[in-house]
Amino acid sequence: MKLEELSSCLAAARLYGDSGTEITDLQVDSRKVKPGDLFICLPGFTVDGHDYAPQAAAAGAAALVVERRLDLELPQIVVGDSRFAMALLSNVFFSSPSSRMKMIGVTGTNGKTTTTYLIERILEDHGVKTGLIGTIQMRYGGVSYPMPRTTPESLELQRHLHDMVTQGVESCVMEVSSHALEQGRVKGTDFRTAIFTNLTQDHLDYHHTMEEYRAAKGLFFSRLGNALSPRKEERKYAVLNADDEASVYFAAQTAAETITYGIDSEADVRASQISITGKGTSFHVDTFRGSADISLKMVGKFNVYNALAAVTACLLEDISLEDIKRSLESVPGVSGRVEAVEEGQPYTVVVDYAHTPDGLENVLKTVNEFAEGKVLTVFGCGGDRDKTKRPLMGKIAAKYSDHVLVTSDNPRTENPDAILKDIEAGLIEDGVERGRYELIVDRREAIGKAVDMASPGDVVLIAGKGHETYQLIGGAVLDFDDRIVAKEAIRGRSH
Ligand SMILES: CC(=O)N[C@H]1[C@@H](OP(=O)(O)OP(=O)(O)OC[C@H]2O[C@@H](n3ccc(=O)[nH]c3=O)[C@H](O)[C@@H]2O)O[C@H](CO)[C@@H](O)[C@@H]1O[C@H](C)C(=O)N[C@@H](C)C(=O)N[C@H](CCC(=O)O)C(=O)O
Ligand SMILES: Nc1ncnc2c1ncn2[C@@H]1O[C@H](COP(=O)(O)OP(=O)(O)OP(=O)(O)O)[C@@H](O)[C@H]1O
Ligand SMILES: N[C@H](CCC[C@H](N)C(=O)O)C(=O)O
Ligand SMILES: [Mg+2]
Repeated sequence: MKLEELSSCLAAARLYGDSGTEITDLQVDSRKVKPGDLFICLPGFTVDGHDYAPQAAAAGAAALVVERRLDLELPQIVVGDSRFAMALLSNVFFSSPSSRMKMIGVTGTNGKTTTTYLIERILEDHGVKTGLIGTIQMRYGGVSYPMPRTTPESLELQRHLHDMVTQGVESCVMEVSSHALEQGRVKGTDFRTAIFTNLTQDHLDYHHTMEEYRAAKGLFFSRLGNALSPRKEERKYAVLNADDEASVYFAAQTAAETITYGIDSEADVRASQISITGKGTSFHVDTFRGSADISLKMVGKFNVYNALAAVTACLLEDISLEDIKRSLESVPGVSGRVEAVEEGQPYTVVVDYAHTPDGLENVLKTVNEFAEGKVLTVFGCGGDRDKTKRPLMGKIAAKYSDHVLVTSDNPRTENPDAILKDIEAGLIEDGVERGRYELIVDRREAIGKAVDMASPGDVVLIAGKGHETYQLIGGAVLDFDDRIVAKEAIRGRSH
């Protein structure tokens, strides 16, 4: 594609140099540049991509996207914000792939991965070739790609959406994180349906206040229908959780049709008669396309919300409630979400991805419903992430557990002991006796201790890492899978 054609999607961009330059690919990392590429200089959070333009030029870059003109003999597109420009350029370069599929996006603090998995299953069962993008993986066409983040950078996103279209994928369901919205990673992506799960505290290191965090999520709804879409006539839907007060704010922001789901409040899709056991969850649902009784294999009231979001989005895809019910009932669960570790032991061990105060409270309420004995909780908080959630999670863990083992969860560049102390501050503030909790920095040791303490009928909850197969300590990525470590602990138990 010619540089001129590419840059024409940016009305205010200034193009210097030969506008007829042929661009063969786009890159944001100088280390990946090949001859003919357009190198986009991003002013990063840690380093400035503009500083790597000479390396990109040396590697054969044909042109640059910059926020300030650089002293280099290369054509340059000067833009106000290169991250936002990248999203629009990538969309054009890859021929607006999102407008050639039905895009369903899910945002919210908790439940995004679970909801996308449910929707993927329903669509696939209905014969719709579906792509999935989110925390655990990106998968389409029978191939799974590892994901370093929940929502890819716009360039990577558009590249994969383009591949999906090429492979005949008809629908793509993806998680849209607040970081992604704020950084414009999905700008230019044409969503048909935008789903909101819930808004509770997380990521205040990045968004600073709950208002800013809500505003970032709001971008998903305010932009809905504004993307560069050749399908202007297509209807757009905002699927909102009526039981979460932030939905009122999102409904006011969107030009799309609003459809609600909920349990406690009036809603277009509403669940009642919820029954939760250790084996699953059943409920009755009334919708704008009939009613049904659904039995999920997944436990927890929060999974009723995830299922309702999936029901609503799939009814809007004209799939019958009967077919949706059949698919939902067949889902065994999502990797690392309330996943039982079974080694034939007389006590229950559950691995879960709860890593926010609300997520932890929900999963603890759920395990308390089926625990016959004590609840022993192993958890930690990530380093280089929201510090204010640490004492809150400590308080919640103590409130709903008989014994708490505070440990490490990806300390990253922080001192692991200091993170444990931040969590302990919440326990001390609530006057939790020292005998009811312990700080064990080594996660393997903490899991081993919890398993050793369990008596028949007890539940050991290991929260925070779910499907993760690593522990991030300093700059190192160490192999670590809670499920494997728990199995080893159960098998190796001393009594
Ligand atoms: C805060 C944040 O989102 N940071 C993202 C951002 O990093 P950055 O701006 O700091 O990048 P940088 O390292 O400063 O580099 C700037 C530029 O120089 C370039 N560079 C750098 C070195 C070099 O030799 N050559 C070169 O060209 C880089 O490719 C980049 O284009 O851009 C990077 C490249 O796209 C991302 O990998 C990185 O995500 C980091 C790893 C991250 O941890 N993000 C988390 C917070 C995140 O996004 N999480 C959300 C939410 C999760 C949830 O659902 O809860 C997610 O969507 O995953
Ligand atoms: N609807 C929900 N409401 C509250 N908590 C939930 C909900 N769904 C799941 N959870 C809890 O949150 C954890 C994470 O769930 P899930 O992975 O589906 O969320 P996510 O939004 O994708 O998370 P992330 O932000 O890390 O991508 C689960 O393990 C569970 O404990
Ligand atoms: N998407 C979340 C995942 C947190 C998972 C937890 N294990 C941690 O590392 O804090 C984040 O990047 O904040
Ligand atoms: Mg997720």
